[in-house]
Amino acid sequence: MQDAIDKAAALVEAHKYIRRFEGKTVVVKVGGSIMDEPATLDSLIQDICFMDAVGMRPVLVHGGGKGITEAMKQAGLEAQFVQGRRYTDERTLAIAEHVLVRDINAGIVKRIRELEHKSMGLNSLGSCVTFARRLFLEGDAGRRVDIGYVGEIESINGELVQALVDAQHIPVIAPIARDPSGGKLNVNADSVAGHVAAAVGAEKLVLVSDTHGIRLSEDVNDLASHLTKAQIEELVSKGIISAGMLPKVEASFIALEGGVAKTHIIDGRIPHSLLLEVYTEKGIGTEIVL
Ligand SMILES: Nc1ncnc2c1ncn2[C@@H]1O[C@H](COP(=O)(O)OP(=O)(O)O)[C@@H](O)[C@H]1O
Ligand SMILES: CC(=O)N[C@@H](CCC(=O)OP(=O)(O)O)C(=O)O
Repeated sequence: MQDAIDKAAALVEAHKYIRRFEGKTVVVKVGGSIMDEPATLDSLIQDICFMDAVGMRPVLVHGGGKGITEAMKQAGLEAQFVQGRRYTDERTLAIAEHVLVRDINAGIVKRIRELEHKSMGLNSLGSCVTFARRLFLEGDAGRRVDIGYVGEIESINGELVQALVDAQHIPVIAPIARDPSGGKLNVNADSVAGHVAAAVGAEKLVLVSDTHGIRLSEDVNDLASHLTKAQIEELVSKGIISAGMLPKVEASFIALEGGVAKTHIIDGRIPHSLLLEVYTEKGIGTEIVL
């Protein structure tokens, strides 16, 4: 009996948030780090469909870094990352596009449709909404570091994303962008999500990864529940925020500076982490504000 009462109480608690977020857009970015277990990704897709069912307007941006690394290995290539971005030569770009668009993007759209929600894949092989220029990173002593066919977002076709959202479709966006000459560039998926969130004026940006949140030290249990931009900049300068977390905090700043109220980094391995973040009092993970 207590079990049933707890479930009813959870619904009542959720009701307040369902009302608050009705009609509001939330951009959810799902990382390759949680795609190892098909059940984990499937549970997240179900959470997104739940949000859609209760009137929130989810937009999904996905990565797939682990899958790309695996496919590269099978092709005899070794993955290299610089400041959280993959060194991308021509072969790597072709592999990344195959994994991200043909496998992951198509698979997510198919699953959403199986759950009887409307969805549309926005990717480099169809309707592309991401436009980028070559990204050159800053190395030691101001040196320019060329990491190949990697892009930084220049613009997003927010109108197309918004039109789909208004037509009750869940847009699913892959991180291969077009460059001004019609070529393709590999963009970090967190960066895409940050720009998309700003372009559609999202209420929230939620980055779903394989960490409980941002660590404040080497201790994995030393986690922050709330951080400001200034606090994050200090953690970056001390090297505590590094590797794959760097594009996440940069994407959070882009979203926040673009008008998004809050961004969140949550652990997708926790069942229904997305619903816990959005529809409960306490939330989970690390919340970032300006
Ligand atoms: N301060 C930090 N707190 C948490 N994770 C961090 C931190 N600094 C670096 N990381 C790393 O960032 C990783 C998340 O980035 P990444 O592996 O690219 O995930 P995703 O595939 O979800 O985008 C974590 O698993 C962790 O290893
Ligand atoms: C330039 C760059 O690094 N692109 C990423 C795109 C995929 C991605 O971002 O996937 P995750 O979200 O799983 O990390 C890559 O090739 O891994």
